[in-house]
Amino acid sequence: MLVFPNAKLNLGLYITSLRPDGFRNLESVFVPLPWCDALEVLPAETNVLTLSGIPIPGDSATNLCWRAYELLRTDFQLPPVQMHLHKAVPIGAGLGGGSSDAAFALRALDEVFELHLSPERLEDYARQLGSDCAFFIRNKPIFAYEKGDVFEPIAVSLTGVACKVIYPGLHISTAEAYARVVPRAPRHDLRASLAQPLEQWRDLVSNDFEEALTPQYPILGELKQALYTAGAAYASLSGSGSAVYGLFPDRETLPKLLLPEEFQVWDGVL
Ligand SMILES: C[C@](O)(CO)[C@H](O)COP(=O)(O)OP(=O)(O)OC[C@H]1O[C@@H](n2ccc(N)nc2=O)[C@H](O)[C@@H]1O
Ligand SMILES: Nc1ncnc2c1ncn2[C@@H]1O[C@H](COP(=O)(O)OP(=O)(O)OP(=O)(O)O)[C@@H](O)[C@H]1O
Repeated sequence: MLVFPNAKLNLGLYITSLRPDGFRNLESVFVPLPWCDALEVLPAETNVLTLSGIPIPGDSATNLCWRAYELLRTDFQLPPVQMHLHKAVPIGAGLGGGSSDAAFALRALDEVFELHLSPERLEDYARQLGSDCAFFIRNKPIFAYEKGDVFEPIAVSLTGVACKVIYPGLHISTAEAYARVVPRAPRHDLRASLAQPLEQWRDLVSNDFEEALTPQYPILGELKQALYTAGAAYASLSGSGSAVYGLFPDRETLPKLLLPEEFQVWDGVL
């Protein structure tokens, strides 16, 4: 079975309090971004995970696809599996690429081995692999809170909106990024703000990581400004960075930006 684990964008992100388990409570809206890896999952004689594309730090045993298989194996007698992951979504980008691989691996293993797990059970497994993972089980725009793994429906839709995502080649560790933020109450009500027209989000919707990370990584602020100068209706850091995205009314308004060769760019219509 071949699947295409996609990335995500965060529309607003407020880090509201420190939790007793050391994690932070947050509020954010997640939306799928069609920048994808490719993952093949097949029953096999012996276990094997092969990799291509962007190199992933760590060995195969720590890869989130493998960890998804090991996790299901604690509850089910699974036959050996052959997986191949082609990595295209940048790592340490705040785009949730690794989390998506983990969730898509759970979904594919469920289908290949006919486990008939409900979305709720798949989300329970996904939560054990990382805070971002559960979103990718249903993979629909959603309001997320607590660790970012508890959800409520939201009506926001970016269908037809054009988007440019720029990864400036900086790998920002999620744990280090969180350590730089002092939790506080949300600046605005996120759900009410996202119900306003896109052009108003600039004044209403923010990501707490930006203020904490921009002094150390000025390129994040420069990219956001460049996107606004090029006509973005809204621009922001995604998650804990370092990817910065701009939203534009339609494909015709997507700008061509002159960027250093080592930057990776995705653009298209959502
Ligand atoms: C920044 C976001 O991408 C926003 O969607 C996510 O919160 C990150 O989720 P993730 O990469 O799946 O993160 P995890 O693998 O669960 O956690 C990595 C590290 O980030 C910190 N962390 C993560 C999530 C959270 N709600 N509070 C935290 O403090 C913890 O130090 C944790 O050790
Ligand atoms: N399949 C995988 N793809 C990417 N990273 C993986 C994978 N498996 C394990 N990892 C580990 O997870 C770490 C970061 O993963 P990920 O790509 O989700 O980070 P990110 O893009 O910053 O997303 P976010 O912080 O939003 O979850 C990497 O440093 C890597 O060591």
